[in-house]
Amino acid sequence: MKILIVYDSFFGNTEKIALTMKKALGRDPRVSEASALRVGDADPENLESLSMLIVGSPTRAFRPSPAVTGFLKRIPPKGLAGKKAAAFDTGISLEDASPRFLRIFIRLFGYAAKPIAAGLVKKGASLVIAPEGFLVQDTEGPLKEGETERAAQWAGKCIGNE
Ligand SMILES: Cc1cc2nc3c(=O)[nH]c(=O)nc-3n(C[C@H](O)[C@H](O)[C@H](O)COP(=O)(O)O)c2cc1C
Repeated sequence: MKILIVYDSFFGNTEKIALTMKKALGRDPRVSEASALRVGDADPENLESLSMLIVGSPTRAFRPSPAVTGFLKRIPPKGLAGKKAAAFDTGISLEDASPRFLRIFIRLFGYAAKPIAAGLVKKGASLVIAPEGFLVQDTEGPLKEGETERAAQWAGKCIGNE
């Protein structure tokens, strides 16, 4: 199984999650190759050899970053047909969001992983797991305690480990 993780990251938190996933996946004997690329280094038109594509983004104004949205858009129609996929984001928890009105918007508009998942499905992929979010303590991080461990577990679930 060849797996690529494509991610964006402004302050390094999403990168930390992506690299943790790569490490966890790379240890599994069923995975022949696990790699992680910053979204700017990934070619959306050259994904044929993959079994699974995992895409992650920091949540920015309730959406994926423009670079991640652009990457998904540039994948050719049906470019992910027959491929497995999963989506994740990083963001601030409802409880930690301030000012208070931001919580209302988060409730209404959510986080980046769902639209990423929708973008992957639109290009023909089948999701192996529900979109997942990982939490930072504040805008620039750090990640909340336990989130890298949770990321490793989630990556395991992507390939069928419980
Ligand atoms: C301009 C901007 C907009 C943001 N919008 C959201 C948001 O809508 N929801 C949220 O949970 N976090 C939001 N955040 C916090 C980011 O999600 C956080 O910076 C990100 O998870 C950090 O990941 P990174 O280090 O990989 O960039 C925003 C941060 C910035 C700077």
